[in-house]
Amino acid sequence: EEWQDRGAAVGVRQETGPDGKPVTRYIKKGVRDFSFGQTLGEGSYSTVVLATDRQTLNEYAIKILDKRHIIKEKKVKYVNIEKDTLNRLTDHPGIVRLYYTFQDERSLYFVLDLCKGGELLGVLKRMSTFDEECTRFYGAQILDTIDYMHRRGVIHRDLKPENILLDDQMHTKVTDFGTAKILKGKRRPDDSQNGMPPIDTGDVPGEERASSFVGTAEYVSPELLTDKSACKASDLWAFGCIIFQLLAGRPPFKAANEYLTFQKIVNLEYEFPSGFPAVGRDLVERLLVLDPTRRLPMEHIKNHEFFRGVTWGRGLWKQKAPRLK
Ligand SMILES: Nc1ncnc2c1ncn2[C@@H]1O[C@H](COP(=O)(O)OP(=O)(O)OP(=O)(O)O)[C@@H](O)[C@H]1O
Ligand SMILES: O=C(O)[C@@H]1CCC(=O)N(CCc2ccc(Cl)cc2)[C@H]1c1ccccc1Cl
Repeated sequence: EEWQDRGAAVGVRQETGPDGKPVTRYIKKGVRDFSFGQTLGEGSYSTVVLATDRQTLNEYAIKILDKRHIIKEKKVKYVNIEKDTLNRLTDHPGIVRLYYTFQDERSLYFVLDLCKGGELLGVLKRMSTFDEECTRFYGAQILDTIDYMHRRGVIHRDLKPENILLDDQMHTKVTDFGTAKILKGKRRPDDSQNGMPPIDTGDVPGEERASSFVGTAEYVSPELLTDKSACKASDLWAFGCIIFQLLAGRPPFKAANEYLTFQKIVNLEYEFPSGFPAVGRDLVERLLVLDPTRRLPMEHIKNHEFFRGVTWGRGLWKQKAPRLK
């Protein structure tokens, strides 16, 4: 009873131990350890508030979920999925980091990286379109992050410019993992001897496809609409839509309502605006392919002419973001 009043609770923090394996640290973090500031935004089941850790003065975004509302809306499953996927994706600069979770009698709290740059969608709307250099930089960061997620056996399933946030260096941070899918796939005989994490190829037959409908109309893949299942390539379809949208200023499939949008997707009905760069067009045409098995695979996308000159891996994240013009 006593701890509930103080709002102090055991905060769980996932870290990578000295042996490279994930270790769970139990840190007593609670509401009292933070001073809460302005509201950064509202979701359907959440409020995100700016908060400062009283001890370290570090700033965070704390996502607060009302338990009664979550239960009423039957979203408990999503809360657990978001926590489990974020706890699995702890070691990449392109993912919004989850530092602690705690609760009090009324709410659940997720202490997250603060993304002061807001949503990529907002920046795109202000710019109307990105030039090739900016699209290459932001596209490369998003792709590097998708590659990391997939290697860790996670399919995001709802990638879109609203779910790509920007930090104070204008580097991307993917968020919103409540509708992600964790592939159980068995571990391949891993090459962890050389320190590489075991790659989860999701190669258990049938396991690499996930069912249960999710996603946002404009970015939903055709396979999700035709046989209700998503796979890693579904995230690459969404990636193709995002590259198109950065260069064109609008998503490829957009109609008056969701049903008409879905029709355009399954019929691959979209047009490039005049002036769309040819190299970008070639990349998009190899991603927006109806058959997921014929979509350009990750390594080929990285080697595509559009990304010529990009240094993949950690170097990509040390670069200064190009000035948006
Ligand atoms: N880490 C963060 N840093 C800064 N702002 C954030 C952060 N996470 C979310 N926000 C902002 O807070 C708002 C609510 O985000 P949240 O993830 O709670 O809901 P949502 O996913 O946007 O909405 P819904 O749950 O309906 O999909 C969003 O507009 C988002 O831009
Ligand atoms: O899984 C965990 O880390 C703990 C385990 C102990 C616990 O009680 N919770 C909260 C479980 C829960 C989930 C949803 C609602 Cl609406 C209410 C309680 C979990 C929790 C605590 C804080 C934030 C999120 C979650 Cl899922």
